[in-house]
Amino acid sequence: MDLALKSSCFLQLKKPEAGFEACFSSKRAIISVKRYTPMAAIRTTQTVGLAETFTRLKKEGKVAFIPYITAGDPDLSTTAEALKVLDSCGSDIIELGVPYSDPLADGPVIQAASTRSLAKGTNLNAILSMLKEVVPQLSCPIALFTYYNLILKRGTEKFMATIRDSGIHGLVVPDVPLEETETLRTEAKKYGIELVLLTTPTTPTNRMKAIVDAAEGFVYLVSSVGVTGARASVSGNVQSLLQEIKEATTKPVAVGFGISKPEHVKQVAGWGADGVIVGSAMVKLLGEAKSPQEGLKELEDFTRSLKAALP
Ligand SMILES: O=P(O)(O)OC[C@@H](O)[C@@H](O)c1c[nH]c2ccccc12
Repeated sequence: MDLALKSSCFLQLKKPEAGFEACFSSKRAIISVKRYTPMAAIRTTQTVGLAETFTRLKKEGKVAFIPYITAGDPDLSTTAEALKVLDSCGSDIIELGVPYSDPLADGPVIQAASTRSLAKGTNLNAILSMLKEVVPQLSCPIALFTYYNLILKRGTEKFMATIRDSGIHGLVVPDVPLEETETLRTEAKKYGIELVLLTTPTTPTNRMKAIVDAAEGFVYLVSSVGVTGARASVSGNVQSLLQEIKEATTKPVAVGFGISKPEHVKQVAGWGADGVIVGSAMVKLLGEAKSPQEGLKELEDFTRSLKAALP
């Protein structure tokens, strides 16, 4: 299903105006203190950032495994446990989605998860408070996933400072117009947040180059047109898209959309991806299980099966 939106954003897949991508992790728990200007705030973090994670993985000849889950579905305490499960099963970066009332880039599974989460009263403050408790227990970094409106509502600088204080390393904003990424990235950089950008199969080459140049952390290659959601197979043109992007940048590239089986993971890694992103299949397990405990168990088994398919 193609998504034609008025706003000039990567979601306008017919004529993509902008792109956004996702971000990433490390396995080693390192206590490091970083200073950020202009507000000389100190962030003590137990994990290194997204780009550093990819550098480490590359040296180890590994491909990053990046799950996505929606915060607050089925509830925030289960999200906290899910983050620990995903981390302990070897996730290299975790994408954590902030539920939104109008998730235009999302398919039915993640839309339903957002609706359930919002109905439970989940909001950004509650998510960030949970992260403050959980992030110090994780060895892989978190990339927060949010629609642009939630940033604008809070104010970009305040948003970046707040998420930094919660221990977040990366940020994915799928619907911000490419022209506005400059402001977003400048503010993100001030607080040590890596803004990941997305490119799609229909992004014109010159635009793709602008996106990969501006991307921090890594480049998110959306594998197929349409919205998020598990697919029977991964589009074969991902291989040539990866090649084209890698000719334009040395930054790591992770592939998402539709990946939901070990064979998909193996295939995408074999095509040269530096990372593989799995969302809807994870969200479905957690959100539709008979109980949170059962959802967490299924999440663990599923994650291990996917991780085992990666080099
Ligand atoms: O759900 P999928 O098909 O596995 O794709 C990953 C995706 O869920 C995650 O990266 C994501 C969730 N919401 C998004 C919106 C736009 C781009 C990406 C996303």
